[in-house]
Parts: sequence; C-alpha cells; structure tokens
Amino acid sequence: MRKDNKKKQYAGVNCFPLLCGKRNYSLSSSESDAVGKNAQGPPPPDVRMNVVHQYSYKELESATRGFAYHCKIGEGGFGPVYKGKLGDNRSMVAIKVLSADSSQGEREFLAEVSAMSNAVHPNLVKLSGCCTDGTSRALVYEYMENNSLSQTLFSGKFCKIQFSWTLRRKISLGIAHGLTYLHEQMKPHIVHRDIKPSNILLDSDLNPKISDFGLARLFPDDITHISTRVAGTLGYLAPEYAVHGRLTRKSDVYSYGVLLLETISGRCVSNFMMEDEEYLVEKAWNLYKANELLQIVDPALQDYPSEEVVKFLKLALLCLQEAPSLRPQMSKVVKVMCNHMDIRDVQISEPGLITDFLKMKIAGKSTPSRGSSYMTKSSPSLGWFKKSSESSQTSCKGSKI
Ligand SMILES: Nc1ncnc2c1ncn2[C@@H]1O[C@H](COP(=O)(O)OP(=O)(O)OP(=O)(O)O)[C@@H](O)[C@H]1O
Repeated sequence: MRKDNKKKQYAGVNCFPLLCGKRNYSLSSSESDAVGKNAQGPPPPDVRMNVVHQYSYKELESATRGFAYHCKIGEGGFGPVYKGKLGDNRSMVAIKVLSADSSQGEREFLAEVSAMSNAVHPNLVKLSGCCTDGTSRALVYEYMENNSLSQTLFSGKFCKIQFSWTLRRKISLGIAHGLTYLHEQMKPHIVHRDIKPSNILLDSDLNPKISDFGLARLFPDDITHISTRVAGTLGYLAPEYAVHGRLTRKSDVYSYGVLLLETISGRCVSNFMMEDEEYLVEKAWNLYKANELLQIVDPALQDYPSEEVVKFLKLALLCLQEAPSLRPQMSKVVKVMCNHMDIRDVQISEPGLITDFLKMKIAGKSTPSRGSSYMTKSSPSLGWFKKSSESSQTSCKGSKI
C-alpha cells in the first residue's frame, strides 16, 4: 500500500463526506459517458450528505499485521484483499487496497464508496468505511466467512459446502432481492454492471451478499438508459450493452440470468472456453427447445423438486432474452420465485448471444495455454480487449474488460 505523509483534511476529521445525488449523478454520466437520448431533465434533486467512516493507514496496517502475506485473502481488479481485525470490538473485516497498477482507479473507488455508502440491505455486503490517507486508498467491508460463490460452487470436491437445492434457491432468491433493492428501491437506482459469481459473497449462514460496486452506475428516475464505455466481465454482458454500450437495469438482469444458470448447473459460463463444451446459455436454450431442461442440472444435485427447478431455469432464460424489454424486472423474478406469479404460459424468446464471444470458443481451442493471453476483435464498442486465459477454472472469475 502506498503511503504519503501528507494527510488530506476532510470535514468531520475521521469521516469521509460524500455528496450523493448530484455528485453521484456526475459520476454516472461524466465526460466519457454520453447520457442516452431518453435522458431528460436536471440531475436528481435529492442531494444528501453521506458519511462513511474513515480509517487511517496506520489502523489498517496494524489490523493486517503490516499487510502481511498470510492476511491476504484474494486479489481482484481493484487490488489485493486482506483480512483483519478493526475497531474497539476487533471485528473481522475485509480490506480491499487499491493497488498502484490497478485497472480501476480513483473514479471506481469513488463510485464504490458513493454507491455503497447509501445502500443498506441484507443481500449487499456492508461497507464499514474507507481509507483516503495521503495517496493510499482502501475500502473496508464486513468480512464474509464463506468466500465467494465462484470459489465454492465451482470448486467441486474441494468445497466443504453442500450446495443442496434449498441452498441454491436461497442464494438465487437472495441475489434477486439485492438486485431488486438496487434497481427499484434505491434512489437514484443503481446498475451494478458486474454481476457474476466472484462478486457474490457468502456469510457465515451462507446468505448471499452482492459485492464489488466499482463499476456501478446511478440512474435518476427520468433516465431510461446511459450510453457508456463497456466494462464488466466476458460471458455476463448483455449483448446490447456489450455491442452498443447501451446500459439499462436490464443489463444486470441478463447477467443475473447467466448467474442463475450457473448456480443450477454448477458450471461456470466460461468453462466452454477451456473444455470441449457447449456455451452454457446456448446449451440451456437448446435443452429448453427439446423439452429436456433438467439435463442441465448439476449432477451433484441428487434430490430436488423438478417442477421448481424447471421454473427457475425458465426464469433464467426469460432474463437472458435478446430484447431487454422482454426481460423481467428483478421484483418480478422475486415474485416468480416466491410463487406470487406464474410463468408456465409465458413465451420465452431466444437468448441474446454475443456472436463474437462464441467465435472466441473456436479461437480459444487453439490458443491459450494457462497464463498466456490473446487478443480478439469484438464489436466496435468493445474494441480490442485482452482475453486472459488466467481465468481460473476453479474460481471462475471470468475476464474483466
Ligand atoms: N468482504 C469480503 N469478505 C471476504 N472475502 C472477500 C471480501 N471481499 C473480497 N473478498 C475476497 O477477495 C477476492 C477478490 O475480491 P474482489 O472483489 O477484489 O475481486 P473479484 O471480484 O474476485 O475480481 P474482479 O475485481 O476482477 O471482478 C474475492 O474473490 C474474495 O475471495
């Protein structure tokens, strides 16, 4: 962690004040993001002062025994993540340190702090504070004992968690609740932009919590879409967003559809790049047409209510439909899961697929060995992006663009 002795002075000494609303609006639609045609009117009026607890560099240093290697629990695009004990009650926290060579920067740091400081929900990981000491930047989160969904669900026999149908149902429903809160209950609404298994953390009771708000965008009520630089993780991006940069809440719904398929099948969407396998979304669609949807269910799942599992799989396909307007809102997903809405007679149209992504399957077969990388040309808005083959098969992190 970088250390600069010149400590910035913030109002409130130990707190980090953030102007939400207006300030957030400018974050979500800054110079690089052209607000969509349907965007009208001024920034949202609710300008609120948010206060996030600020930790000093020294506090974080002592909590992690000097950022010791044995305290490191992970590494993401933001930088390394450490486990530590903080505060008077020495509660366990996860400290995400912004590294100097991070692919994310000050903008993502602020996006994460401002999005998270406002959001309080049982299915969102809680931000305990941050550090803006000199040039050091860090985010402090409540610690999640059971790691991420990617590091548990996809780790096969190495995983001590028994992913029964009841647990998979609880996880799917919990994430749907968290997204409903972000999309429909928060003002301005939040589009997460990076819903995937490594961003779903599990607490001690295996409750799912959405994390990693570095790419989050805020949507005032009168804005239907934002045209923005494409960022996210390959395999989870809705086609209209990946190809045209057109971002709406339905982009998250698409990513959720992929995640739901993964949760039920126990397979990572990017597996097909390494193995001789059909693309998960395509496979689900083909099985649906053949009336054989249950064939996609994780073989490790022996005992399950087939009618409910088919309903969840159909729901995933509804979320994956090519036309964003046909994808359900997240509150509808919750209603269907809780039997408050019936989808038995609902027509499901073909899923949206990024054709260039599928072509990569062919390129991927002859190209990468572990640790190497290759470049592929996708849509104009995606441009040239680096596809690293380092995306581990056990953790299924995918490739961030
Ligand atoms: N609050 C937390 N509690 C426990 N472990 C965490 C917590 N936050 C992150 N981690 C661990 O750190 C790892 C890295 O997390 P991070 O969110 O920085 O990146 P990522 O989502 O894995 O990857 P990327 O940044 O490329 O999307 C996670 O996979 C998880 O194992």
